[in-house]
Amino acid sequence: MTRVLKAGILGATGTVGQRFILLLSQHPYFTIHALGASPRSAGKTYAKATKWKMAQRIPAEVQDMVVKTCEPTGEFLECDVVFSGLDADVAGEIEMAFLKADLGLFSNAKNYRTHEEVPLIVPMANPSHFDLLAHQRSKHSLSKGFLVTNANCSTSGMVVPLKALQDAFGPLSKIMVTTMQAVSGAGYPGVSSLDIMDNVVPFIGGEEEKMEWETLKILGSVNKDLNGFDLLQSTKVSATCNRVPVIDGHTECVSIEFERKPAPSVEEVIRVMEEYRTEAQALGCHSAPEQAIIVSREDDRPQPRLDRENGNGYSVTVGRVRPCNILDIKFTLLVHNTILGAAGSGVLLAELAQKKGLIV
Ligand SMILES: NC(=O)C1=CN([C@@H]2O[C@H](COP(=O)(O)OP(=O)(O)OC[C@H]3O[C@@H](n4cnc5c(N)ncnc54)[C@H](OP(=O)(O)O)[C@@H]3O)[C@@H](O)[C@H]2O)C=CC1
Ligand SMILES: N[C@@H](CC(=O)OP(=O)(O)O)C(=O)O
Repeated sequence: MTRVLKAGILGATGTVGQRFILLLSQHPYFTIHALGASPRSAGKTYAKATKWKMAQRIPAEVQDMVVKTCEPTGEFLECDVVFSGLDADVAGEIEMAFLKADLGLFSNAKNYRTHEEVPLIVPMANPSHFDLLAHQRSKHSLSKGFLVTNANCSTSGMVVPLKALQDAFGPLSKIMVTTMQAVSGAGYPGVSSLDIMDNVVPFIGGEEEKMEWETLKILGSVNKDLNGFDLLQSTKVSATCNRVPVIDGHTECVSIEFERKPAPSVEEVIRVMEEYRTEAQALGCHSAPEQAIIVSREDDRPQPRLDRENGNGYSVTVGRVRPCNILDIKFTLLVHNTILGAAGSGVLLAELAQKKGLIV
């Protein structure tokens, strides 16, 4: 019988924090034990502190919980695991303080993704990167604490089919991606309605650089001494990112070239995506979807409104797989940006860590 773990949430009042609350409130492995946000929210009940934007009601068990400041004291010190949905402007210092207090942390923020001792893991792409944690613990003299980051929301969707293809057919030499990203990706209140209604904004600060770099770490590997990462060297990634008037769900048009010649056919690519199985499924993780990648055969799918809840938001939906006249293959994918692209990844990573015996 699995021990129920006490979970803390940093940034609990934000867009990602609200999604953590929903995902953890009925979860069989976790109980919500501590909520943290800015000094503006601290001291208020959760219901008063948050501007709740989820379609489901605030879960009863958190309504009257008092929000705390984000310090590794009191109830946070009693937590077995802490999830961070903190604003990146403050995440760096706060997350480091929690790590130094020997707490186990899953972060959504960008601050430590590029750090050489911090795994950057998309649960259905590179769970093998947990292998670096022993080194991280010994380097920072931690007995049970750790810091694991999950990826940028657009990166999180793209790397799942790319990992399936890389495993089956070897390295990709070129990846070109154009995104259409939902407004919930910018948090709350996010993009002004006057900017986004009847419009497309062809710029999201820092997003293209993150997609281009994070992909190389995630599709790379832990080195043979298990003390660093070998980034992909021969793969080139070019990203173009746009904000569109969709509430949830990032759509991405991806073209890829394989090193292997001749390149696999459309039928082989579809088969590999449909047959892709991950460690999260093999270990029976509670939130792992039945299918990591759902391939849609219709001409006009995936669509955010119709496909973002596939696999409860944990599946990536791929459609329009076809030959590319410039590279080899192109397709369109959809990822739920606050589930697989954010809070859901954190929760599934914690489930994986528990199954692997890393939460002590
Ligand atoms: N939205 C998305 O799809 C994705 C977001 N992310 C990342 O997740 C993180 C959260 O994003 P999101 O939920 O969209 O952002 P929001 O702006 O909606 O929420 C930010 C949270 O940070 C808290 N916060 C702000 N300032 C402080 C402070 N000084 N001390 C402590 N807490 C503070 C806020 O508390 P308060 O309410 O009290 O101000 C709030 O809980 C960011 O790092 C973001 O880049 C990652 C992937 C996808
Ligand atoms: N920038 C993403 C969301 C986000 O916060 O990404 P990151 O965690 O990489 O900073 C979006 O706007 O859709």
